[in-house]
Amino acid sequence: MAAPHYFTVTWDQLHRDSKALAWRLLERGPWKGVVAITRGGLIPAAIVARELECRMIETVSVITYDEEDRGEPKMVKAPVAAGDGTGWLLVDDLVDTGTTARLVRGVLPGAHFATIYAKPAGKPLVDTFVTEVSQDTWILFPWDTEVQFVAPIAKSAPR
Ligand SMILES: O=P(O)(O)OC[C@H]1O[C@H](OP(=O)(O)OP(=O)(O)O)[C@H](O)[C@@H]1O
Ligand SMILES: Nc1nc2[nH]cnc2c(=O)[nH]1
Ligand SMILES: [Mg+2]
Repeated sequence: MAAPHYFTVTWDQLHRDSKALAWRLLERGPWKGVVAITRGGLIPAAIVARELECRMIETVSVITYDEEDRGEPKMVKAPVAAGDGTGWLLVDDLVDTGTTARLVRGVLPGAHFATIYAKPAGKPLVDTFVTEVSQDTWILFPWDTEVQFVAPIAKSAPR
């Protein structure tokens, strides 16, 4: 089912919000490294790692959604280098229902979990985030969208 609201995030906005996350995480460090939850966490993790000067990057791959349809979460690649996560930053683009977060926290219970965006249902699972959006909002990331022509209001509005 489609969400009734969309929140479109541009590359500029994502960069600003990822840097805002890095500022919040700076005082909580130092960090042994960053674990990105792929794929959505990859670009936020890269920006945070650059700002915090972390060179150790690990990944955990989880598939939970097919476009806007949620399924059973599947961990298709486990983290190798991060132990139980103690001293590591775990980064994802967002937490929605918290399904992905619960699964990953199960294998990295010691990690500090950080996301750029958080919806109310998943918020209790996140240690640090930047912006909260309502549960019925679907966030559109720049890698999922492109700029395109839209018809003038006068042509598209009902009369
Ligand atoms: O809190 P939840 O309800 O679990 O939703 C959040 C997760 O959903 C999206 O990942 P998705 O499964 O779409 O995979 P992707 O990151 O590869 O796009 C998003 O990147 C989060 O990882
Ligand atoms: N792109 C995107 N993926 C999601 N996965 C779970 N919730 C969302 C969302 O709001 N936007
Ligand atoms: Mg994801």
